[in-house]
Amino acid sequence: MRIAFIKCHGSGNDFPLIDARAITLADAEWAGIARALADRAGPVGGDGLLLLTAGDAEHGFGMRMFNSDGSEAETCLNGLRCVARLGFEVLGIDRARVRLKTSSADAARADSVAPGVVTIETRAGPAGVGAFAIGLRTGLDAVVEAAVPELPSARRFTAVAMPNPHLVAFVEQVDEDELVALGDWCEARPEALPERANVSFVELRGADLFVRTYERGVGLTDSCGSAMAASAFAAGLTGRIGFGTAMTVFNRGGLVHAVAVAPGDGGCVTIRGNATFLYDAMVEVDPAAGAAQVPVILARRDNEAAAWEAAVAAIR
Ligand SMILES: N[C@@H](CCC[C@H](N)C(=O)O)C(=O)O
Repeated sequence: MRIAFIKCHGSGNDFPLIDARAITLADAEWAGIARALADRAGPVGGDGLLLLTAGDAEHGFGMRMFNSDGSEAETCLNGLRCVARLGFEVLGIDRARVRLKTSSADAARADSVAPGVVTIETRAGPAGVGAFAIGLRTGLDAVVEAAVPELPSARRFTAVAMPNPHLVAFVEQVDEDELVALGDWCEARPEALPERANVSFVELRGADLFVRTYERGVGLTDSCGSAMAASAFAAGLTGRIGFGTAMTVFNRGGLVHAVAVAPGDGGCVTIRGNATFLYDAMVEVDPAAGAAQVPVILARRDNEAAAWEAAVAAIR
């Protein structure tokens, strides 16, 4: 089948994005398309597949997100900014409540984070806290800055659901090999973590954060929006950055601005960041085979790509 898509990224987390409001496919077919289009070694490549889906009485539109291994995630907060931008453009609106797989989030156009950078603000939550929230089978009551004997790591972790599952550890300096080893362990669906988890190592940099994430169903990515939200929330839970305090969350792909609110005040996390469209294309894809041909590029959005590159260069 031939499908139109937009290649986009939020803070360097890149995705093919499909307006799927009028496309009916089985979940297994979308999973096949995700494996085909988000294969880093394939003709498009990405950290997952994003779908703009139809709205309902409560939501302007919906979002679905499939990881590059074909598994469907509860949310994707970098992706949400891109889906929201497309939803706003096709519907001619500036804000919306968005239906996610198991929850809802708010999205709105926002002041640009840098010149020429299309910017969207999202509010997601409430964040879930503790082992149960992320499906971690441990005898511990709470997992806030806690050593978890079931994990193959002596670090202290905070478990946060956005609502997708996150394990966050604050570290002096990110050790990527250690992060990948732990992420790979989670990917094997160990008895203690049957649903797997996104794992982040986080450095406190002054009043801001630097987050490196091994994403469930993907691997090490340049950026993960829900991990940045979970990390901002964990910074509040552990007293590193007070709830309600604006911070910048840096990552390999750039940055977002974030504010986490205390559980007693709603427990949501607001993120403001880019929603950059790189090009528009058509691709022939075989969902059953999980294979795609080289896409035909219909339009390039080089000015947007350059605006984001300039913004990132300014902070490096
Ligand atoms: N990159 C995403 C998260 C994508 C889903 C994640 N890998 C999961 O399986 O939970 C983001 O920006 O939030």
